[in-house]
Amino acid sequence: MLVEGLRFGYPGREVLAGVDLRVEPGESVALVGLNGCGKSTLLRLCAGLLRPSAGRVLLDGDDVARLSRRAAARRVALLHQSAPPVPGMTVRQLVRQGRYAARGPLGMLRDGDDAVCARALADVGVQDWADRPVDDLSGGERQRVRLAMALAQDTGVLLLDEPTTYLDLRHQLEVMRTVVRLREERGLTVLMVLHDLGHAARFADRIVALRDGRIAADGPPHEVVTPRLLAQVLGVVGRVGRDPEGGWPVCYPDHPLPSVLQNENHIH
Ligand SMILES: Nc1ncnc2c1ncn2[C@@H]1O[C@H](COP(=O)(O)OP(=O)(O)OP(=O)(O)O)[C@@H](O)[C@H]1O
Repeated sequence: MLVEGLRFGYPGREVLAGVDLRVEPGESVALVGLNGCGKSTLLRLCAGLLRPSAGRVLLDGDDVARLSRRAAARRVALLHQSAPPVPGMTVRQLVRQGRYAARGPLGMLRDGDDAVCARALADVGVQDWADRPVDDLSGGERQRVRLAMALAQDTGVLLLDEPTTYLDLRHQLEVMRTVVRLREERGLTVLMVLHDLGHAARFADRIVALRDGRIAADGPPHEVVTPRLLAQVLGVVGRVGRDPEGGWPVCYPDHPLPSVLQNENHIH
């Protein structure tokens, strides 16, 4: 996936001011940055759900903004931060919605759709809930079902917007390990928004930090995760160490940096 010179704004508010990013096939990239810096907006542009004011997102050489919704959804799946509740729908029915892009013109499910859905439910370990109404699930349970729905799209590119939101620590680790496993087993390309820099440092191949509508840092975790990144991109003062066994960077955030100081720093 190639993002070239991407610019986007909502009325009266510029959000992305020229983003360039290449995610190689089979690579997993964590996107980090302060609330409101444009991470979700970037994912929505990558999924073809928003149109850029300039620049483009190429999927296998094709501009995603020029693909139909259905064609885009065959190539890229987006796990939203929140999805509107659908009263009365069961988990299985919701996950089957993930197959809409693969359906025929009359909306008929094709051979194999049930198998893909069953696999998606099993991938996130929610197969036993297939007949439960989604309304009855807890926030964390619903989040895992949403991930299954995105996996049911069976795309090569997976965009995850805060996939561990609402999850307890155990399930955060399960989801992150599932993402790593799927990337390894199926060669998925993953771009995920993570607020937990610890997860980003441990589970992603690369970390990309957004600030002021541009990419402020981009590289492997051991290069990018530094006290400078904590201060200039995430607005906190802290230390960075190493996991004694795994070697990945571990952050020890201490206190928020006064925003006036953060604004004085420039990472470029
Ligand atoms: N539909 C919208 N209309 C107008 N402004 C919007 C809309 N959606 C988002 N914004 C604004 O655009 C900016 C970027 O929002 P976005 O959701 O991409 O940020 P984010 O980095 O994902 O934030 P968070 O970490 O809080 O999820 C924010 O200032 C937000 O208020």
